Amino acid sequence: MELYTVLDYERLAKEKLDKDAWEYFNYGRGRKWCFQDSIEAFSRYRIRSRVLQDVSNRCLATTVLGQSIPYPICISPTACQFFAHPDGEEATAKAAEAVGALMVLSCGARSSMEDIAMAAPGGLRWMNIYPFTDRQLTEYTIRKAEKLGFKALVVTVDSPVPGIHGAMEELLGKDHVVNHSSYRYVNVCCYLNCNCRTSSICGQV
Ligand SMILES: Cc1cc2nc3c(=O)[nH]c(=O)nc-3n(C[C@H](O)[C@H](O)[C@H](O)COP(=O)(O)O)c2cc1C
Repeated sequence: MELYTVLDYERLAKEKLDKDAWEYFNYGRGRKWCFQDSIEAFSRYRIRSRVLQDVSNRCLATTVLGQSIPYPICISPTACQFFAHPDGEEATAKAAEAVGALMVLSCGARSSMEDIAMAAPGGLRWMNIYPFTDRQLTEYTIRKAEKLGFKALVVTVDSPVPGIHGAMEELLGKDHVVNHSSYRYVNVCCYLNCNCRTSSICGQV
């Protein structure tokens, strides 16, 4: 199958992933308004064609926050990539490094920040963080990211409480989520030394 468009990737993902994983990655909270809006917004983008130009040397290189990238491809933070493949975020980091894309490591990743730095030492990486109710955890994560060569922080501020969504609970186990909901996000449970290794912060304190 040739892959050209986002739709091609979507079809392939649906074919390859098991049902739970597909539902998780294809999710939208609540009534999915934001999810739909996002698709519609992207569909309004047009590529401006410039004809009768010299196209023998094409260059898509650009910069993000002062870092050079060969083309504007960045991987947004996406939690629990091991649902899609056992190699999870480490595989994504290696792929990103190989093609020169920027990867943002979700703080809901199973792989630790160390795993990612080791898997793709030359890759451009940023760390995703939530302003946790536990300020020490926030500071700890920031310092560690800095030490491990993450060049920027992607701060997510629109999740004061978890959205209405069942798939995550089903996949990780309801008790697991409920027990740690005071930390707002399942991944942070690991900070509490539960040692489940479902997080990029897990067991590293
Ligand atoms: C399965 C899934 C997991 C995500 N995990 C995170 C996350 O851990 N942290 C975060 O800040 N955003 C997370 N997001 C949000 C994405 O990074 C992105 O901002 C959002 O999907 C909007 O971009 P889009 O319209 O291209 O999907 C997740 C999104 C999806 C679909």
